[in-house]
This record gives sequence, C-alpha cells and structure tokens, in this order.
Amino acid sequence: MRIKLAAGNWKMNGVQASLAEISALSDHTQGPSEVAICPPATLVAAAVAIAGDVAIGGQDCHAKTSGAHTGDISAEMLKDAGAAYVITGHSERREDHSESDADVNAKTQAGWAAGLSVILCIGESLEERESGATLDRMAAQMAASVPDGATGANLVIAYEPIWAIGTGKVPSLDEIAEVHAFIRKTLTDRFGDEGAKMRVLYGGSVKPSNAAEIFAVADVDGALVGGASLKAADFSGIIEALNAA
Ligand SMILES: O=C[C@H](O)COP(=O)(O)O
Repeated sequence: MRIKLAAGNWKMNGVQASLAEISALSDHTQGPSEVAICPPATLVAAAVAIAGDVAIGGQDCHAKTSGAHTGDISAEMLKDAGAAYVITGHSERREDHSESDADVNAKTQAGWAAGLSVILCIGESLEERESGATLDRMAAQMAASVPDGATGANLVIAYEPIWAIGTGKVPSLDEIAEVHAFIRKTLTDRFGDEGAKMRVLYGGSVKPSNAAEIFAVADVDGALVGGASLKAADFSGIIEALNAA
C-alpha cells in the first residue's frame, strides 16, 4: 500500500521567519499521509531543525558530488543538511536552466547515491496538451528521465501539466485520471512490483478547495503543491483532504 504524500515546493520563496509555517503544520502530521516541505536551499538545515514529523527536501541538486560548480548544491550537501527528498526535473528548472531529460536522469541518480528519495517531475506544455501529444510526452519524459533502479522507496513521480502551474487552471478529473493511469502502467511495465509501489503525485494549482476531488482520482497518491504550500493555513487544508481521501 502506498503512503500518500503531501509535498510543498516553496520555490524561490521563504526567509527565516517563514519557518513558522512549517512549525504550524505539526497539528496536521498525525494522520496517515506523509508531509514534506521543500524550502529554498538557504532554509533546509534550519527547517530540518524544527520540522518534527515534516520531511524536508531540496528543490534541485547537481549531478556531481562536489567540485567547481559555483552556485550549485550537491545531493550530498542536502543529505548532510538533513534532507530526505530532492525534487528533480521541475518544469521551471527544465525551462529556466535548460535542463534536459538526461540532466534530470543524472540528477536523480545523484540523489539516490546520496540516500535521498527523488520527486521527479514530468508534464506537458499547453501546446502538447492541445495537440493531443500529452501521453506521448509523458512516455518520452519517463523513458529518458527515470533511471534504471527506481523503486517505490527512492522515486516519486510528480505529474505537473506546465500550463496548470501557478495559473489557477486545472485539468479535468478525467484528464488527470487518464494521465495518472498511463504513468502507473508505464511504471509497472518497466519496474514490475516496484512500479506499483511508487507514489504518483498531481501538481498544478492544487488548493484546499479542489484538493478533495483531485485526491479522489484513481492513482493520485498526493500532490506537489507550490503557492498553497507557503501558508500552513492553506497547506493544512490540503493535508487534511489527503488524509480523508
Ligand atoms: O511544484 C509545484 C508546482 O509547480 C505547482 O505549483 P502551484 O501549486 O503554485 O501551481
């Protein structure tokens, strides 16, 4: 049975005072779902210190363990700071930093080598959605981004339609169901029993107001949440919806 996961991605938001939002989640971590927050790298160690039952993750890592890579952070550094997760392949990294599927694959392997679980993001553009290319795109991204050796323990897939991120637009429940079923089949075809153990999250404009209906969709094992994870008052509503699903 898969433990559901409510993961917050703070993106480039948050200062020391924001850690109070993580502390404020403590009343919502006793349920059956796992809760994680991925703050900016500057806050990872401080977040771990006050996180309690909330798992902490990084938002990106370099593919190498160390070296002359100014401004980058290795998976080992995140692990050393106490992180349990790292996000790879977020569409904002793919777009802003020209990260390819091969880069995402290498970063994912780096995360595993450091002992982190990886939340690997895939998702289609609006153009791909409108041209009917969504499932082909998901197949291609998974084939190239997901390394051999993925297990239910070391990999979480986050399906994030790019056009739904931060826009307030959400695919229909049927569209979410279609993509999640396709992702699940692709994972089980390739990884067998382990593919059945991997969590598949939905991400893109998840709010307390729409979380319950999204979590009721088959093969949705939780959410990767951006804007609505910044405030405990919002994120706790999403956690409670997941606990109730
Ligand atoms: O990583 C999170 C996603 O990009 C979703 O962001 P959002 O909830 O602000 O749409």
